[in-house]
Amino acid sequence: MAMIEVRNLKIHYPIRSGFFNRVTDHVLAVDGIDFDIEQGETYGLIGESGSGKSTTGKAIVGLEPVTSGSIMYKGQDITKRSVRKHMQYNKDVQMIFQDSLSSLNPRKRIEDIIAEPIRNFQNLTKDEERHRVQELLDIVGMPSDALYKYPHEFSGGQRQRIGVARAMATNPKLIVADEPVSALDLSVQAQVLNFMKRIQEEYNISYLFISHDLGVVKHMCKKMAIMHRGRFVEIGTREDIYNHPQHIYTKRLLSAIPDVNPDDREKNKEHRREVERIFKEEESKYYSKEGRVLNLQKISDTHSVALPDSTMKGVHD
Ligand SMILES: Nc1ncnc2c1ncn2[C@@H]1O[C@H](COP(=O)(O)OP(=O)(O)OP(=O)(O)O)[C@@H](O)[C@H]1O
Repeated sequence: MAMIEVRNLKIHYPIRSGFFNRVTDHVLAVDGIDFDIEQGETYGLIGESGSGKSTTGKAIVGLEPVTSGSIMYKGQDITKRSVRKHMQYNKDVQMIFQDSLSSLNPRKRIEDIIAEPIRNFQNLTKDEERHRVQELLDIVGMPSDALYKYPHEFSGGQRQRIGVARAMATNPKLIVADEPVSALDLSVQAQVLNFMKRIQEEYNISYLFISHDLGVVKHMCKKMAIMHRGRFVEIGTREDIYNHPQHIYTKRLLSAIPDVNPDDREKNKEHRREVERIFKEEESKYYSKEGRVLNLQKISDTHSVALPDSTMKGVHD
């Protein structure tokens, strides 16, 4: 049994309009997705802005009510508030955000920011609490005098570390990381990712890693889902997605990975234009008349793709 099992999850928001403010339609932010997160592994959720990634992440930490479907944790459906409360689910599952400056309270000192989740779940003396906060700062590689400072006194990369220290405070089993490095410079991104990997190995933490950038998640995730319009267009292992992508949307995201090597830039620009042309030409085949992503079809044990039936014949993985 996987640690988290998401089944046919749907999150729809009503759109109200007209004089009577009636519900006239729905935004299908998440529209029927299934995936598992294994203990100690990183699952990647990748897609453009508006594809439903954050909504999915928030539902997993219990911050977003779901329309239907289930999220199973230790055999219980945590979409129900009473179950979350009973299991102390918020202790086991934490979230870190992209913008640490707005997610860390600017008026609180680092000591209080990191201690907050501890206070919610443990009854420690002042000394024990300070000791634990110092230990957490140490885990994320921050000096202990950080205790007395405020968030604005740190760089973006340091603030992300503080965000991780706070998330680690309750010894969580799963951390939902929503674009944790998108606001950082490339060199700092690598540092934060490496250190997230290191604490994962040390503490056997699982991550749900949310990103719009397939370049960033490449070395973080063994398994991943590519999300578009609230559904999955393709799921697979790192090898499946990066070396054998099948859906045109995945191919387009792959071609958008920024070039590290300046020599390849011209060639890749050309490749991007070609992928974009094919995307425009073939898009309608890969979506229903209403623009909905087609159902996933299994093409190997690990790899499923939302392909039109006619394309299936030529696929050998
Ligand atoms: N509370 C809400 N009410 C109505 N619509 C919403 C609400 N929250 C999200 N949406 C819509 O649901 C869709 C998915 O949003 P979501 O934030 O999950 O996407 P995302 O892939 O995480 O994008 P981003 O990276 O920009 O956050 C979007 O169309 C968004 O406008």
